[in-house]
Amino acid sequence: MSVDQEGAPGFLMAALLITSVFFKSVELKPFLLPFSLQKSYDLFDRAEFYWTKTRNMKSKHGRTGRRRKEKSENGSSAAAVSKSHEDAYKQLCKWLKERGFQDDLLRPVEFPDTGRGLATTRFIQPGELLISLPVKCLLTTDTVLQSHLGEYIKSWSPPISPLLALCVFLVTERHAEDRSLWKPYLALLPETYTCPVYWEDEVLAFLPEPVKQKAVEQKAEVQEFYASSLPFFKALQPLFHEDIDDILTYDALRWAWCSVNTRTVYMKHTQKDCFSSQKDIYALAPFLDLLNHSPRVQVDAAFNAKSQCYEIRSNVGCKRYDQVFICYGPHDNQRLLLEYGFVAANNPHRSVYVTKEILLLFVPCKDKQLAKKLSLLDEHGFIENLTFGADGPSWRLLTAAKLLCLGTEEFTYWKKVLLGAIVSESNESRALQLVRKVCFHLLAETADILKEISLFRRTNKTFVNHPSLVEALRLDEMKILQTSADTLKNLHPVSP
Ligand SMILES: C[S@@+](CC[C@H](N)C(=O)[O-])C[C@H]1O[C@@H](n2cnc3c(N)ncnc32)[C@H](O)[C@@H]1O
Repeated sequence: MSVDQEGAPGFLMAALLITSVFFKSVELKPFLLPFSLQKSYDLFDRAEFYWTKTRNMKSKHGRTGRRRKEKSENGSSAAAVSKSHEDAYKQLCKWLKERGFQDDLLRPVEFPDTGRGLATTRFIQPGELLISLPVKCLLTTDTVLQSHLGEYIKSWSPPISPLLALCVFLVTERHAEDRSLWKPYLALLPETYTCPVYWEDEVLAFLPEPVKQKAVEQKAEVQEFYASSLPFFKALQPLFHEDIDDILTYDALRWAWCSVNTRTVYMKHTQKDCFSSQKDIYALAPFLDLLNHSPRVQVDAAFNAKSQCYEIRSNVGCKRYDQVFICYGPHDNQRLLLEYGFVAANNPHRSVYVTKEILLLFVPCKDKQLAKKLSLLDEHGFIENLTFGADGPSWRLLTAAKLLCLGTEEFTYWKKVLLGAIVSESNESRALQLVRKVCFHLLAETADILKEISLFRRTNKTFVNHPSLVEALRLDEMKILQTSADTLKNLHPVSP
Protein backbone atom coordinates (compact mmCIF):
# COMPACT_ATOMS: atom_id res chain seq x y z
CA MET A 1 0.00 0.00 0.00
CA SER A 2 1.25 3.42 -0.82
CA VAL A 3 1.85 5.51 2.23
CA ASP A 4 1.12 8.46 0.07
CA GLN A 5 -2.55 8.84 0.69
CA GLU A 6 -1.98 9.06 4.39
CA GLY A 7 -0.87 12.39 5.62
CA ALA A 8 2.31 12.30 7.69
CA PRO A 9 0.46 12.08 10.98
CA GLY A 10 -2.30 9.93 9.53
CA PHE A 11 -1.84 6.55 11.16
CA LEU A 12 -5.51 6.32 11.89
CA MET A 13 -6.07 6.82 8.18
CA ALA A 14 -3.67 3.95 7.54
CA ALA A 15 -5.97 1.69 9.49
CA LEU A 16 -8.94 2.90 7.48
CA LEU A 17 -7.13 2.21 4.26
CA ILE A 18 -6.02 -1.30 5.03
CA THR A 19 -8.86 -2.67 2.94
CA SER A 20 -7.51 -0.99 -0.16
CA VAL A 21 -4.68 -3.52 -0.30
CA PHE A 22 -7.19 -6.14 -1.24
CA PHE A 23 -8.71 -4.30 -4.13
CA LYS A 24 -7.70 -6.51 -6.98
CA SER A 25 -9.22 -3.94 -9.25
CA VAL A 26 -6.28 -1.63 -8.86
CA GLU A 27 -4.30 -3.85 -11.22
CA LEU A 28 -6.89 -3.30 -13.88
CA LYS A 29 -7.97 -0.41 -15.93
CA PRO A 30 -10.11 1.61 -13.57
CA PHE A 31 -13.01 2.00 -15.90
CA LEU A 32 -13.51 -1.70 -16.09
CA LEU A 33 -14.52 -1.95 -12.53
CA PRO A 34 -16.36 0.99 -11.30
CA PHE A 35 -17.59 -1.06 -8.47
CA SER A 36 -14.26 -2.68 -7.90
CA LEU A 37 -16.36 -5.60 -7.14
CA GLN A 38 -14.01 -8.47 -7.37
CA LYS A 39 -13.98 -8.51 -3.62
CA SER A 40 -15.56 -5.32 -3.00
CA TYR A 41 -16.13 -3.24 -0.09
CA ASP A 42 -19.43 -1.74 0.09
CA LEU A 43 -20.90 0.04 2.67
CA PHE A 44 -23.79 1.52 4.07
CA ASP A 45 -23.53 4.97 5.19
CA ARG A 46 -26.20 5.61 7.64
CA ALA A 47 -24.86 8.92 8.70
CA GLU A 48 -25.40 10.85 5.55
CA PHE A 49 -28.64 10.21 3.85
CA TYR A 50 -32.08 10.83 5.12
CA TRP A 51 -35.63 10.28 4.20
CA THR A 52 -38.13 13.01 4.63
CA LYS A 53 -38.99 11.75 8.09
CA THR A 54 -35.55 12.60 9.44
CA ARG A 55 -36.05 16.20 8.51
CA ASN A 56 -38.59 16.46 11.28
CA MET A 57 -36.19 15.49 14.01
CA LYS A 58 -36.14 18.07 16.74
CA SER A 59 -32.85 17.64 18.57
CA LYS A 60 -30.04 19.95 17.52
CA HIS A 61 -27.56 18.29 19.80
CA GLY A 62 -25.90 14.91 20.03
CA ARG A 63 -25.06 12.74 17.03
CA THR A 64 -28.36 13.22 15.27
CA GLY A 65 -28.20 16.95 15.69
CA ARG A 66 -24.66 17.08 14.37
CA ARG A 67 -25.58 14.99 11.36
CA ARG A 68 -28.51 17.21 10.68
CA LYS A 69 -26.34 20.28 10.92
CA GLU A 70 -23.75 18.73 8.57
CA LYS A 71 -26.51 17.95 6.14
CA SER A 72 -27.89 21.42 6.12
CA GLU A 73 -24.37 22.82 5.77
CA ASN A 74 -23.98 20.68 2.68
CA GLY A 75 -27.19 22.12 1.33
CA SER A 76 -28.79 18.71 1.29
CA SER A 77 -31.90 19.26 3.32
CA ALA A 78 -34.29 18.54 0.43
CA ALA A 79 -36.42 15.43 0.61
CA ALA A 80 -35.61 12.07 -0.93
CA VAL A 81 -38.27 10.98 -3.40
CA SER A 82 -39.27 7.37 -3.95
CA LYS A 83 -39.30 6.23 -7.58
CA SER A 84 -40.75 2.75 -7.19
CA HIS A 85 -44.27 3.80 -8.17
CA GLU A 86 -43.08 5.10 -11.56
CA ASP A 87 -43.96 2.99 -14.55
CA ALA A 88 -40.37 2.56 -15.77
CA TYR A 89 -39.33 1.05 -12.42
CA LYS A 90 -42.39 -1.19 -12.32
CA GLN A 91 -41.45 -2.45 -15.79
CA LEU A 92 -37.92 -3.14 -14.63
CA CYS A 93 -39.15 -5.04 -11.57
CA LYS A 94 -41.46 -7.14 -13.74
CA TRP A 95 -38.61 -7.86 -16.16
CA LEU A 96 -36.30 -8.85 -13.27
CA LYS A 97 -38.99 -11.06 -11.75
CA GLU A 98 -39.35 -12.94 -15.05
CA ARG A 99 -35.62 -13.63 -14.77
CA GLY A 100 -35.85 -14.96 -11.23
CA PHE A 101 -35.07 -11.81 -9.24
CA GLN A 102 -37.47 -10.49 -6.69
CA ASP A 103 -36.54 -7.96 -4.12
CA ASP A 104 -38.42 -6.53 -1.18
CA LEU A 105 -35.41 -5.02 0.51
CA LEU A 106 -34.33 -2.20 -1.79
CA ARG A 107 -36.25 0.62 -3.43
CA PRO A 108 -35.15 3.20 -6.00
CA VAL A 109 -35.13 6.68 -4.56
CA GLU A 110 -34.00 10.09 -5.85
CA PHE A 111 -31.74 11.51 -3.13
CA PRO A 112 -30.96 15.19 -2.92
CA ASP A 113 -27.21 14.71 -2.47
CA THR A 114 -26.34 11.73 -4.60
CA GLY A 115 -29.11 11.55 -7.16
CA ARG A 116 -30.83 8.25 -7.83
CA GLY A 117 -29.86 5.39 -5.54
CA LEU A 118 -31.31 2.52 -3.51
CA ALA A 119 -32.80 2.70 -0.03
CA THR A 120 -33.76 -0.10 2.34
CA THR A 121 -37.33 -0.94 3.23
CA ARG A 122 -36.31 -2.43 6.58
CA PHE A 123 -33.40 -2.70 8.98
CA ILE A 124 -30.53 -4.77 7.57
CA GLN A 125 -28.38 -6.87 9.87
CA PRO A 126 -24.60 -6.79 9.52
CA GLY A 127 -23.58 -9.69 7.28
CA GLU A 128 -27.00 -9.98 5.68
CA LEU A 129 -27.36 -10.59 1.95
CA LEU A 130 -28.30 -7.34 0.36
CA ILE A 131 -28.86 -8.36 -3.20
CA SER A 132 -28.56 -11.58 -5.16
CA LEU A 133 -29.00 -11.03 -8.88
CA PRO A 134 -29.39 -14.18 -11.02
CA VAL A 135 -27.00 -14.61 -13.94
CA LYS A 136 -29.99 -14.36 -16.29
CA CYS A 137 -30.29 -10.69 -15.37
CA LEU A 138 -26.63 -9.90 -16.10
CA LEU A 139 -25.59 -8.37 -19.39
CA THR A 140 -22.22 -9.81 -20.38
CA THR A 141 -20.35 -10.69 -23.57
CA ASP A 142 -22.23 -14.02 -23.49
CA THR A 143 -25.44 -12.03 -23.88
CA VAL A 144 -23.91 -10.20 -26.84
CA LEU A 145 -22.69 -13.38 -28.52
CA GLN A 146 -26.16 -14.95 -28.18
CA SER A 147 -27.71 -11.94 -29.91
CA HIS A 148 -27.96 -11.10 -33.61
CA LEU A 149 -24.50 -9.51 -33.25
CA GLY A 150 -22.91 -12.86 -32.36
CA GLU A 151 -22.25 -14.20 -35.86
CA TYR A 152 -20.83 -10.83 -36.99
CA ILE A 153 -18.45 -10.72 -34.03
CA LYS A 154 -17.33 -14.32 -34.52
CA SER A 155 -16.54 -13.81 -38.19
CA TRP A 156 -14.84 -10.41 -37.82
CA SER A 157 -11.08 -10.12 -38.02
CA PRO A 158 -9.10 -8.74 -36.22
CA PRO A 159 -11.24 -9.74 -33.23
CA ILE A 160 -13.00 -6.88 -31.47
CA SER A 161 -12.56 -6.23 -27.73
CA PRO A 162 -15.13 -7.40 -25.14
CA LEU A 163 -15.64 -3.70 -24.33
CA LEU A 164 -16.55 -2.85 -27.92
CA ALA A 165 -18.94 -5.82 -28.06
CA LEU A 166 -20.80 -4.55 -25.00
CA CYS A 167 -20.87 -0.97 -26.28
CA VAL A 168 -22.24 -1.98 -29.69
CA PHE A 169 -24.86 -4.13 -27.99
CA LEU A 170 -25.99 -1.24 -25.78
CA VAL A 171 -26.24 1.17 -28.71
CA THR A 172 -28.04 -1.18 -31.07
CA GLU A 173 -30.45 -2.45 -28.40
CA ARG A 174 -31.27 1.11 -27.41
CA HIS A 175 -31.88 1.84 -31.07
CA ALA A 176 -34.22 -1.18 -31.27
CA GLU A 177 -36.47 0.44 -28.60
CA ASP A 178 -39.58 -1.74 -28.05
CA ARG A 179 -38.04 -4.62 -29.99
CA SER A 180 -35.24 -5.00 -27.45
CA LEU A 181 -35.50 -7.66 -24.75
CA TRP A 182 -33.44 -5.32 -22.59
CA LYS A 183 -35.73 -2.34 -22.97
CA PRO A 184 -36.79 -2.05 -19.29
CA TYR A 185 -33.15 -1.87 -18.30
CA LEU A 186 -32.03 0.43 -21.11
CA ALA A 187 -34.92 2.80 -20.43
CA LEU A 188 -33.52 3.53 -16.98
CA LEU A 189 -29.93 4.14 -17.99
CA PRO A 190 -28.89 7.81 -17.80
CA GLU A 191 -29.30 9.64 -21.11
CA THR A 192 -26.01 11.37 -20.64
CA TYR A 193 -23.07 11.30 -18.25
CA THR A 194 -21.12 13.89 -16.29
CA CYS A 195 -17.72 12.26 -16.84
CA PRO A 196 -15.01 14.52 -18.36
CA VAL A 197 -15.27 12.74 -21.74
CA TYR A 198 -18.45 14.80 -22.07
CA TRP A 199 -16.87 18.06 -21.01
CA GLU A 200 -16.14 21.06 -23.16
CA ASP A 201 -12.44 21.91 -23.51
CA GLU A 202 -12.99 25.26 -21.72
CA VAL A 203 -14.21 23.38 -18.64
CA LEU A 204 -11.48 20.74 -18.79
CA ALA A 205 -8.99 23.61 -18.58
CA PHE A 206 -10.15 24.32 -14.99
CA LEU A 207 -9.09 20.87 -13.76
CA PRO A 208 -5.93 20.50 -11.66
CA GLU A 209 -2.94 19.49 -13.75
CA PRO A 210 -2.58 15.71 -13.29
CA VAL A 211 -6.27 14.95 -13.75
CA LYS A 212 -6.60 17.45 -16.60
CA GLN A 213 -4.03 15.50 -18.59
CA LYS A 214 -5.77 12.21 -17.84
CA ALA A 215 -9.12 13.66 -18.88
CA VAL A 216 -7.68 14.91 -22.16
CA GLU A 217 -6.15 11.46 -22.76
CA GLN A 218 -9.44 9.79 -21.92
CA LYS A 219 -11.31 11.96 -24.41
CA ALA A 220 -8.74 11.10 -27.07
CA GLU A 221 -9.02 7.41 -26.14
CA VAL A 222 -12.77 7.41 -26.69
CA GLN A 223 -12.37 9.26 -30.01
CA GLU A 224 -9.81 6.67 -31.10
CA PHE A 225 -12.07 3.86 -29.87
CA TYR A 226 -14.76 5.20 -32.19
CA ALA A 227 -12.50 5.86 -35.19
CA SER A 228 -10.86 2.43 -35.02
CA SER A 229 -14.24 0.68 -34.74
CA LEU A 230 -15.75 2.20 -37.89
CA PRO A 231 -14.85 -0.72 -40.22
CA PHE A 232 -16.61 -3.13 -37.84
CA PHE A 233 -19.66 -0.86 -37.66
CA LYS A 234 -19.86 -0.84 -41.46
CA ALA A 235 -19.91 -4.64 -41.44
CA LEU A 236 -23.07 -4.54 -39.30
CA GLN A 237 -25.03 -2.62 -41.96
CA PRO A 238 -27.00 -5.73 -43.14
CA LEU A 239 -28.66 -5.84 -39.71
CA PHE A 240 -30.31 -2.43 -40.10
CA HIS A 241 -32.63 -0.59 -42.50
CA GLU A 242 -31.18 2.75 -41.43
CA ASP A 243 -27.71 3.93 -42.31
CA ILE A 244 -25.35 2.41 -39.72
CA ASP A 245 -23.49 5.75 -39.54
CA ASP A 246 -26.66 7.25 -38.05
CA ILE A 247 -26.93 4.53 -35.42
CA LEU A 248 -23.38 3.90 -34.25
CA THR A 249 -22.42 7.56 -33.99
CA TYR A 250 -19.60 8.97 -31.88
CA ASP A 251 -22.14 10.29 -29.35
CA ALA A 252 -23.84 6.92 -29.08
CA LEU A 253 -20.56 5.07 -28.59
CA ARG A 254 -19.41 7.60 -25.97
CA TRP A 255 -22.69 7.07 -24.10
CA ALA A 256 -22.20 3.29 -24.18
CA TRP A 257 -18.54 3.61 -23.13
CA CYS A 258 -19.59 5.69 -20.12
CA SER A 259 -22.37 3.22 -19.30
CA VAL A 260 -19.82 0.43 -19.15
CA ASN A 261 -17.21 2.57 -17.43
CA THR A 262 -19.46 3.80 -14.64
CA ARG A 263 -21.81 0.87 -14.16
CA THR A 264 -20.22 -2.54 -14.73
CA VAL A 265 -19.31 -4.92 -11.96
CA TYR A 266 -16.30 -7.18 -12.13
CA MET A 267 -17.01 -10.67 -13.40
CA LYS A 268 -14.27 -12.75 -14.95
CA HIS A 269 -15.20 -14.69 -18.08
CA THR A 270 -13.12 -17.27 -19.86
CA GLN A 271 -11.27 -15.64 -22.72
CA LYS A 272 -12.94 -16.36 -26.06
CA ASP A 273 -11.17 -16.62 -29.41
CA CYS A 274 -13.67 -14.33 -31.07
CA PHE A 275 -12.49 -11.46 -28.85
CA SER A 276 -9.18 -9.63 -28.66
CA SER A 277 -6.85 -10.34 -25.75
CA GLN A 278 -8.33 -7.49 -23.69
CA LYS A 279 -9.69 -8.94 -20.44
CA ASP A 280 -13.33 -9.95 -20.46
CA ILE A 281 -14.34 -8.92 -16.97
CA TYR A 282 -17.50 -6.86 -17.27
CA ALA A 283 -21.11 -7.42 -16.33
CA LEU A 284 -23.88 -4.87 -16.42
CA ALA A 285 -26.12 -5.62 -13.48
CA PRO A 286 -29.60 -4.13 -13.76
CA PHE A 287 -31.03 -2.70 -10.52
CA LEU A 288 -27.82 -3.49 -8.61
CA ASP A 289 -26.17 -0.74 -10.67
CA LEU A 290 -28.40 1.80 -8.96
CA LEU A 291 -26.21 1.56 -5.87
CA ASN A 292 -24.22 4.71 -5.23
CA HIS A 293 -20.74 5.01 -3.80
CA SER A 294 -19.61 5.92 -0.34
CA PRO A 295 -15.93 5.78 0.60
CA ARG A 296 -16.86 4.89 4.15
CA VAL A 297 -18.73 1.62 3.69
CA GLN A 298 -17.69 -2.00 3.36
CA VAL A 299 -19.32 -4.91 1.60
CA ASP A 300 -18.41 -8.20 0.00
CA ALA A 301 -19.48 -8.54 -3.59
CA ALA A 302 -18.80 -11.29 -6.09
CA PHE A 303 -20.42 -13.73 -8.46
CA ASN A 304 -21.38 -16.85 -6.53
CA ALA A 305 -20.77 -19.85 -8.80
CA LYS A 306 -22.93 -22.08 -6.58
CA SER A 307 -26.03 -19.91 -6.59
CA GLN A 308 -25.26 -18.52 -10.07
CA CYS A 309 -26.04 -15.07 -8.70
CA TYR A 310 -24.11 -11.86 -8.31
CA GLU A 311 -24.25 -11.22 -4.59
CA ILE A 312 -23.55 -8.30 -2.32
CA ARG A 313 -23.41 -8.77 1.41
CA SER A 314 -23.29 -5.87 3.80
CA ASN A 315 -20.59 -6.00 6.43
CA VAL A 316 -22.41 -3.44 8.49
CA GLY A 317 -26.07 -3.00 9.08
CA CYS A 318 -28.32 -0.36 7.61
CA LYS A 319 -31.26 1.42 9.16
CA ARG A 320 -34.68 1.23 7.58
CA TYR A 321 -35.17 3.81 4.82
CA ASP A 322 -31.51 4.81 4.67
CA GLN A 323 -29.62 4.85 1.41
CA VAL A 324 -27.51 1.75 0.85
CA PHE A 325 -24.05 2.40 -0.54
CA ILE A 326 -21.29 0.33 -1.95
CA CYS A 327 -17.67 1.37 -2.35
CA TYR A 328 -16.32 1.66 -5.89
CA GLY A 329 -12.78 1.60 -4.54
CA PRO A 330 -10.56 3.75 -2.31
CA HIS A 331 -10.55 6.55 -4.87
CA ASP A 332 -9.72 10.19 -4.32
CA ASN A 333 -12.05 12.82 -5.75
CA GLN A 334 -9.98 13.40 -8.88
CA ARG A 335 -10.33 9.74 -9.75
CA LEU A 336 -14.05 9.69 -8.91
CA LEU A 337 -14.58 12.68 -11.15
CA LEU A 338 -12.53 11.23 -13.99
CA GLU A 339 -14.06 7.77 -13.93
CA TYR A 340 -17.54 8.33 -12.54
CA GLY A 341 -18.30 12.02 -13.00
CA PHE A 342 -18.88 13.02 -9.37
CA VAL A 343 -17.09 14.29 -6.29
CA ALA A 344 -17.75 12.62 -2.90
CA ALA A 345 -18.33 14.80 0.14
CA ASN A 346 -15.92 14.19 3.04
CA ASN A 347 -13.94 11.62 1.08
CA PRO A 348 -11.20 10.29 3.39
CA HIS A 349 -9.07 9.50 0.31
CA ARG A 350 -9.18 13.02 -1.06
CA SER A 351 -5.85 14.44 -2.19
CA VAL A 352 -4.26 17.40 -3.89
CA TYR A 353 -1.44 16.35 -6.19
CA VAL A 354 1.91 18.12 -6.33
CA THR A 355 3.68 17.87 -9.67
CA LYS A 356 7.41 17.92 -10.24
CA GLU A 357 6.98 21.24 -12.04
CA ILE A 358 5.45 22.85 -8.97
CA LEU A 359 8.17 21.49 -6.67
CA LEU A 360 10.81 22.87 -9.01
CA LEU A 361 9.40 26.38 -8.70
CA PHE A 362 10.70 26.46 -5.14
CA VAL A 363 13.96 24.50 -5.36
CA PRO A 364 17.12 26.55 -5.94
CA CYS A 365 18.04 25.89 -9.56
CA LYS A 366 21.68 26.63 -8.82
CA ASP A 367 21.85 23.42 -6.75
CA LYS A 368 24.47 21.40 -8.66
CA GLN A 369 23.02 18.13 -7.35
CA LEU A 370 19.50 18.93 -8.46
CA ALA A 371 19.56 16.75 -11.59
CA LYS A 372 20.90 13.79 -9.61
CA LYS A 373 18.31 14.33 -6.86
CA LEU A 374 15.49 14.36 -9.39
CA SER A 375 16.71 11.23 -11.05
CA LEU A 376 16.94 9.47 -7.64
CA LEU A 377 13.39 10.52 -6.85
CA ASP A 378 12.27 9.26 -10.22
CA GLU A 379 14.14 5.95 -9.89
CA HIS A 380 12.58 5.29 -6.48
CA GLY A 381 9.08 6.29 -7.45
CA PHE A 382 9.01 9.54 -5.50
CA ILE A 383 8.09 11.88 -8.36
CA GLU A 384 4.53 10.67 -8.77
CA ASN A 385 1.73 10.71 -6.21
CA LEU A 386 3.10 13.44 -4.00
CA THR A 387 0.06 14.78 -2.22
CA PHE A 388 -1.59 16.88 0.41
CA GLY A 389 -4.34 14.80 1.99
CA ALA A 390 -7.13 15.26 4.51
CA ASP A 391 -4.53 15.20 7.31
CA GLY A 392 -1.87 17.38 5.72
CA PRO A 393 1.17 16.74 3.54
CA SER A 394 1.78 13.07 2.76
CA TRP A 395 4.85 11.25 3.97
CA ARG A 396 5.96 10.84 0.36
CA LEU A 397 5.74 14.58 -0.28
CA LEU A 398 7.74 15.38 2.87
CA THR A 399 10.31 12.73 1.97
CA ALA A 400 10.73 14.03 -1.59
CA ALA A 401 11.13 17.54 -0.16
CA LYS A 402 13.77 16.32 2.31
CA LEU A 403 15.77 14.71 -0.48
CA LEU A 404 15.56 17.85 -2.61
CA CYS A 405 16.70 19.94 0.34
CA LEU A 406 19.79 17.88 1.25
CA GLY A 407 22.84 20.13 1.56
CA THR A 408 25.92 19.36 -0.57
CA GLU A 409 27.66 17.69 2.35
CA GLU A 410 24.51 15.69 3.25
CA PHE A 411 23.87 14.31 -0.22
CA THR A 412 25.44 10.91 0.59
CA TYR A 413 22.54 10.31 3.02
CA TRP A 414 19.89 10.27 0.30
CA LYS A 415 19.09 6.57 0.87
CA LYS A 416 18.49 7.19 4.58
CA VAL A 417 16.07 9.96 3.66
CA LEU A 418 14.09 7.69 1.37
CA LEU A 419 13.89 5.15 4.20
CA GLY A 420 12.39 7.77 6.50
CA ALA A 421 15.44 8.68 8.61
CA ILE A 422 16.11 12.22 9.81
CA VAL A 423 19.42 13.54 8.52
CA SER A 424 19.65 16.93 10.19
CA GLU A 425 17.47 19.56 11.79
CA SER A 426 18.40 22.04 9.06
CA ASN A 427 17.34 19.59 6.34
CA GLU A 428 14.03 19.03 8.13
CA SER A 429 13.55 22.76 8.39
CA ARG A 430 14.31 23.45 4.71
CA ALA A 431 12.00 20.63 3.63
CA LEU A 432 9.14 21.99 5.75
CA GLN A 433 9.76 25.43 4.29
CA LEU A 434 9.62 24.00 0.76
CA VAL A 435 6.36 22.15 1.46
CA ARG A 436 4.84 25.30 3.01
CA LYS A 437 5.73 27.32 -0.11
CA VAL A 438 4.18 24.65 -2.34
CA CYS A 439 1.05 24.62 -0.18
CA PHE A 440 0.66 28.43 -0.34
CA HIS A 441 1.31 28.43 -4.06
CA LEU A 442 -1.43 25.83 -4.60
CA LEU A 443 -3.79 27.71 -2.30
CA ALA A 444 -3.33 30.92 -4.30
CA GLU A 445 -3.65 29.06 -7.61
CA THR A 446 -6.83 27.29 -6.47
CA ALA A 447 -8.36 30.55 -5.26
CA ASP A 448 -7.63 32.15 -8.65
CA ILE A 449 -9.14 29.24 -10.56
CA LEU A 450 -12.24 29.34 -8.37
CA LYS A 451 -12.70 33.00 -9.27
CA GLU A 452 -12.29 32.14 -12.96
CA ILE A 453 -14.84 29.32 -12.70
CA SER A 454 -17.30 31.61 -11.00
CA LEU A 455 -16.90 34.19 -13.77
CA PHE A 456 -17.19 31.48 -16.40
CA ARG A 457 -20.41 30.20 -14.85
CA ARG A 458 -21.90 33.67 -14.87
CA THR A 459 -21.02 34.32 -18.50
CA ASN A 460 -21.64 30.83 -19.95
CA LYS A 461 -25.07 29.85 -18.79
CA THR A 462 -25.28 26.97 -21.27
CA PHE A 463 -22.61 24.89 -19.53
CA VAL A 464 -24.45 24.04 -16.36
CA ASN A 465 -23.25 20.81 -14.76
CA HIS A 466 -19.67 20.50 -15.76
CA PRO A 467 -18.34 23.78 -14.32
CA SER A 468 -20.08 23.06 -11.02
CA LEU A 469 -18.37 19.67 -10.83
CA VAL A 470 -14.92 21.12 -11.38
CA GLU A 471 -15.82 23.84 -8.89
CA ALA A 472 -16.78 21.19 -6.31
CA LEU A 473 -13.44 19.47 -6.85
CA ARG A 474 -11.51 22.74 -6.54
CA LEU A 475 -13.43 23.77 -3.40
CA ASP A 476 -12.65 20.41 -1.85
CA GLU A 477 -8.98 20.86 -2.73
CA MET A 478 -9.06 24.32 -1.19
CA LYS A 479 -10.24 22.79 2.09
CA ILE A 480 -7.46 20.19 1.99
CA LEU A 481 -4.86 22.88 1.35
CA GLN A 482 -6.20 25.09 4.12
CA THR A 483 -6.01 22.16 6.58
CA SER A 484 -2.50 21.41 5.32
CA ALA A 485 -1.44 25.02 5.79
CA ASP A 486 -2.67 24.85 9.40
CA THR A 487 -0.93 21.53 9.97
CA LEU A 488 2.30 22.89 8.52
CA LYS A 489 2.14 25.89 10.84
CA ASN A 490 2.30 23.50 13.78
CA LEU A 491 4.94 21.15 12.40
CA HIS A 492 8.44 21.84 13.65
CA PRO A 493 11.72 20.37 12.44
CA VAL A 494 12.85 17.34 14.44
CA SER A 495 16.49 16.77 15.40
CA PRO A 496 18.13 13.48 14.43
C1 LIG B 1 -23.48 2.67 -10.79
S1 LIG B 1 -24.18 4.22 -11.00
C2 LIG B 1 -25.11 4.42 -9.53
C3 LIG B 1 -26.53 4.81 -9.80
C4 LIG B 1 -26.73 6.15 -10.43
N1 LIG B 1 -26.82 7.18 -9.43
C5 LIG B 1 -27.96 6.18 -11.31
O1 LIG B 1 -28.85 6.99 -11.10
O2 LIG B 1 -28.03 5.39 -12.23
C6 LIG B 1 -22.77 5.21 -10.80
C7 LIG B 1 -23.03 6.68 -10.99
O3 LIG B 1 -23.82 7.18 -9.92
C8 LIG B 1 -23.40 8.47 -9.53
N2 LIG B 1 -22.93 8.39 -8.13
C9 LIG B 1 -22.54 7.29 -7.46
N3 LIG B 1 -22.24 7.57 -6.19
C10 LIG B 1 -22.45 8.88 -6.03
C11 LIG B 1 -22.31 9.78 -4.93
N4 LIG B 1 -21.89 9.37 -3.73
N5 LIG B 1 -22.62 11.08 -5.13
C12 LIG B 1 -23.05 11.51 -6.34
N6 LIG B 1 -23.19 10.71 -7.43
C13 LIG B 1 -22.91 9.41 -7.27
C14 LIG B 1 -22.29 8.86 -10.48
O4 LIG B 1 -22.86 9.58 -11.55
C15 LIG B 1 -21.77 7.53 -10.98
O5 LIG B 1 -21.20 7.58 -12.27
